[in-house]
Order: sequence, then structure tokens, then C-alpha cells
Amino acid sequence: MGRDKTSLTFANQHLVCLWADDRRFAALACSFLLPEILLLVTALNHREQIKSQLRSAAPAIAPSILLCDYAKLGQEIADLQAAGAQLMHLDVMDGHFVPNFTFGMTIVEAARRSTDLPLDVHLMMENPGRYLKQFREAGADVLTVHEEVCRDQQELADLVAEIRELGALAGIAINPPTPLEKIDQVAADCDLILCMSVMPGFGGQKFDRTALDKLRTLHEREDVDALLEVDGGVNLETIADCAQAGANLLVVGSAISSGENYEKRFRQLEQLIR
Ligand SMILES: O=C(CO)[C@@H](O)[C@H](O)COP(=O)(O)O
Repeated sequence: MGRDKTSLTFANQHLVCLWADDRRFAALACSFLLPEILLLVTALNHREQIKSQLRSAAPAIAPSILLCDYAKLGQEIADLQAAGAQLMHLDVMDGHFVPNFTFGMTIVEAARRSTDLPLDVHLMMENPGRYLKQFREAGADVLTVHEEVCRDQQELADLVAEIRELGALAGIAINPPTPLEKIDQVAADCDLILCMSVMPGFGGQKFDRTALDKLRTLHEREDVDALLEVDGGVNLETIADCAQAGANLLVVGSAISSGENYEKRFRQLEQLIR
């Protein structure tokens, strides 16, 4: 993507020179640039469309497929959608950043073929920049990277820019011990902020209430237009507090997958946030 940006800037500078020289050359240069411009416009449109879809659904439950039965993934996703899900949350774990493995782009791609709902892909991994394009091509609509894997806020900002250029919503996630100051310079320029309410890696952990203060602070910041998401230990006891604190997207894993009837569990949870 850095290369694309450079080539665009380079081409733009030449366009200006050529325009001064000869308008026919400028028109020719324009036609070379058209595919790049169309790609940028398509990416922008997709991102805006998914963002407004999620904004109108909010507050929305984002079921995590972490604990689902992967032998029947398509059916699990269909059942969650029938129960009322308006997006799916997919947890990618690399065994380095978190002490657990899950899956990569093949499962994201399988999920993509199973539903038209937005796929919210949480990258719990080192070096996410290496794989952003592949996850996007597999069908991710939201790509969330962790602050903790970045050297500094500039690296985080670069990942955000790259995700946006790929046409996905750019999310940044912070673990419970990470203070909001660590994302201060990027918060106003991303599409989603995920406040983890457990240390990432496993479902079924106890909710950490420090996430609520972060959500409240972000919700009050006028310069932050990002969707606010919370993940970990969100269940019948904690979901109302999360919504009240300003969470737009509430990731729920075990509180849904442990129940036999997804629809009933969905209704119970939804009643607490409406
Ligand atoms: O990211 C994670 C776990 O690290 C999750 O998305 C889990 O799937 C949430 O599971 P519960 O805490 O709701 O059981």
C-alpha cells in the first residue's frame, strides 16, 4: 500500500507538469490513473457502507464464533444469524501474542461464504501488517489490530491507514492493562476501538470492569467517531453496564454458545441493552 501511495503521488506530480505542458498528455495520464482512483473510491464506499450499517444496528451483539462447533461452521453461523446477529466476530489467535491458536484466513473465507453479514475480524497476533491484505481478500469487513504489538502510535496509525485503503473498517484493540493514552493520537482517525474486558486468548473469563471507564471516556470524546466495542466476559450480568458505558458493539462468546437455544439467549441479552 505504501508503494501504491507513492506511485499515486508521483503520478499526480507528473499530471500537474503535463497539464501545464499539454492537456492531451494530462488526459492520457488521467486514463492511467483511473483504475487506481476507482479502487480507492470502491474501498471508501465499502467502508462507509459497513460503518453506517453497524452504526444503525448499534447497540448490537457481535457473537464470537470462538467456541462454536467448527465441524458445522456454516450451520452455526446460520443459526446465529437466525437468532438475530447483525455481524459476526471472528477471533484470530497466533499462539504468540496470545497463548492460544485458533484459525487464519481459510476460516474467515469459509465464514464469508456462509453469510452476508459484516465479518468483524479481531487479529490477536504479532505482525498483523503482513496479513492484512489476505484477511481482507478472505472477506473481512472490519480488521482490528492490537496496540500492544506496535512499536509506537505511528506504527499503529500506519496499520489503520493500510486497513482503510484495503476498504475495511480499521479497528484498534487495547488490553485491560493498556491505558487510553497509548492510542491517544490514533483514536480520532480509526473506525472502531475495541476495549478488551479480559486478557485475550480464551472464552469464558471474568469481566474486567476497567473496560467500562475506557468506554465512558471514549464515548465522551467529541473528536472520536469510532464505533466502540467491548469483548470478554460480556454476559447477562455485564452486558447492560457495557451498553450504558457507550459500547456500540458487544462481543459475546460463551454466554451464547453455552446455551442450547441461541435465539432465546440472544433475546435475553438484547432485552438488557435496548
Ligand atoms: O477475544 C476473545 C477472547 O480472547 C473473545 O472474543 C471471546 O470469544 C469472548 O468470549 P466470552 O468471554 O464472551 O466467553
